Amino acid sequence: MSLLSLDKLTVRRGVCPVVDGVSFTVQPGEFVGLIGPNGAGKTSLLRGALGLLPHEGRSSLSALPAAARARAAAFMPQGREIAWPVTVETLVALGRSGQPEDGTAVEEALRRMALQGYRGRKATALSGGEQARVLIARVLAQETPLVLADEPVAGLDPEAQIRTMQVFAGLAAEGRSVIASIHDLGLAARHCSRLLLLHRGQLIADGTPAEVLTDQLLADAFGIKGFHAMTPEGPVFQPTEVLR
Ligand SMILES: Nc1ncnc2c1ncn2[C@@H]1O[C@H](COP(=O)(O)OP(=O)(O)OP(=O)(O)O)[C@@H](O)[C@H]1O
Repeated sequence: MSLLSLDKLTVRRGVCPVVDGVSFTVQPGEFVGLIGPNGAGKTSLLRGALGLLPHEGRSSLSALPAAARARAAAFMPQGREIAWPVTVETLVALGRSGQPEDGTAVEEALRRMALQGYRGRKATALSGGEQARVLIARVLAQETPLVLADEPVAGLDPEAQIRTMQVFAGLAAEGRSVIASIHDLGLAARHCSRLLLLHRGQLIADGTPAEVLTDQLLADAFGIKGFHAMTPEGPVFQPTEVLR
């Protein structure tokens, strides 16, 4: 059974569609990278799919009652503001709200994001990247079948970026699924099992990283050229040149 199904999802900001008739289905075990230039509609797509923005078309998630939706999917928004000076452990445990208390889930989330040493620190007194890791851990503590994350690795150092991508790939290997918007095409090529390429609100490519990061699609959507290589450790992709 699919974890998310969108059928002609359209989100308007004002009169213009910023997500324009997007359809796709996500199955258990997928790590989906949502890519596209600034303003392509990635955030609007994620928020529309969750029912946080008015939309036309159908999203299997937004169709659910709120409580069932919270059990089905966890969401990490783009905004990273942490308002309350609670400890890291308390903030991560908030991911369990409405679910039975489960110290193991919180502990596991702290471990996955290498935050055990931060558990007693005030979340508001952490750096931007550290706060982002705490917010990812809160999403992990929810233990939902699906995670939606809006630019989760933005602002993280290279170790935390790779760790986060590996954590998401690990969730997919366990049969859960992740959809993450991401600007770093190298990380997306290396860790995602599938990429969705949005351009001006439309889904213009959907496939493996090799199928999506083609010269033509990179030129059309991003106006760039890139370097590809297959190494024993996995695929490598590096944007190299602006074409326009
Ligand atoms: N509150 C708003 N009111 C009007 N237009 C908006 C609003 N928020 C976003 N938009 C427009 O909707 C379009 C899609 O924006 P969205 O934030 O979904 O793009 P994105 O792909 O997530 O971009 P980025 O990579 O820059 O985060 C853009 O053209 C943007 O200018």
